[in-house]
Amino acid sequence: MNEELLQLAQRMPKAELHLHIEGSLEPEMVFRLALRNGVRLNYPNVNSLRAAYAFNNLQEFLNIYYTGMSVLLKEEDFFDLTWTYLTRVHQDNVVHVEMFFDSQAHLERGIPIDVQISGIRRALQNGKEQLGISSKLILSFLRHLSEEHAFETLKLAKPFLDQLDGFGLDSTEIGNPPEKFARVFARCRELGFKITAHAGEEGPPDYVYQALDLLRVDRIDHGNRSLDDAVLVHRLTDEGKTLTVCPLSNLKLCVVKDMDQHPILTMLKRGLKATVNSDDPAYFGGYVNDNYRALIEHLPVTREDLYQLARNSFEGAWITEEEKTKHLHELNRVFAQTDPLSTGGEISCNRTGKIPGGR
Ligand code: HPA
Ligand SMILES: [Zn+2]
Repeated sequence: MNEELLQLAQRMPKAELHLHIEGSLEPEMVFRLALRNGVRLNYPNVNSLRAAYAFNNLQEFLNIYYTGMSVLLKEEDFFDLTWTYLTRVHQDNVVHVEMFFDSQAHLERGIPIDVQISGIRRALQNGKEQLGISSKLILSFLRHLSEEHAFETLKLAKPFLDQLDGFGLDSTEIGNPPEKFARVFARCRELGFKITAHAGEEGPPDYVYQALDLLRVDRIDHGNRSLDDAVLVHRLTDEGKTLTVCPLSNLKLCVVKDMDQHPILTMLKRGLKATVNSDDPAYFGGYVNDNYRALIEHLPVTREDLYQLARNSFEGAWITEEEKTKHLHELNRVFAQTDPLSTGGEISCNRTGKIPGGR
């Protein structure tokens, strides 16, 4: 195992673009919030809850995930959840995050949308002021519910649209293709929002085509199954679409059999703009740097691959060109500083994609 690469992965600045904030709810916090809110849990203790985190597929995970979030009732619960995540990933040198929240799951439990958004937003504001982490907030529609339900949610979100940055699509993929939501995403686009959708996690390449053609997404979440279709890979590379890949999630949900079979390096070789993300870190065994570590431990990851992955995270973020340039400058600085062949020369702000140090 390469200690130097592990340190570099830890140290390099990065953006996380695929994070369900409810998926950062650690078992300890589930129990703390249950006590605070008087919620009865079906598990006697933290260890028994953690022991239940063994999944054969996406649906088995989702069943526990929706149960876990039942302790989130008040504005301060959403604040604590989000603030805890931000302080945790600050240690991983995450400098920008674009997070999902599953508004409909909370609405179904009777939690008003303003409670959800204001708790999350207050923590994001603190994250900017106290940790220097910038952020975007994405309301993700649940695809196992109807398009009508999504439209109703959009209506409820209307007074808070200035606090949202985009819309996503998650939950049970197979049997709930993107086409089911074509009209509601057309409306979101008309309103000027960015769009992303989970596609090709378990579902076929056709769902990725639908996300591109019918939802007109700005990026694809997961997208693993795109590799089954060479024409689709060309299309994604031609259009420069970012894929928000989640290695530990893929392992835990049996999307890949072993980490040494993870396709992320193949994605990079084929020119796909893959990024590394944690998805639901409390459930899948780690935060973003744990995902980098798993890749380094199991695949022949190079320094150039790390650079490309971090670079892709900024290129795929919904931030301004100036912000991208600033982040890439810092990324280049870290790589130049840690280049074993470098004599420590001038660091240019390169936007060419070439790794500083020149190898
Ligand atoms: O990985 C995921 N896939 C689909 N829906 C989800 N909701 C939380 N995590 C996920
Ligand atoms: Zn996800």
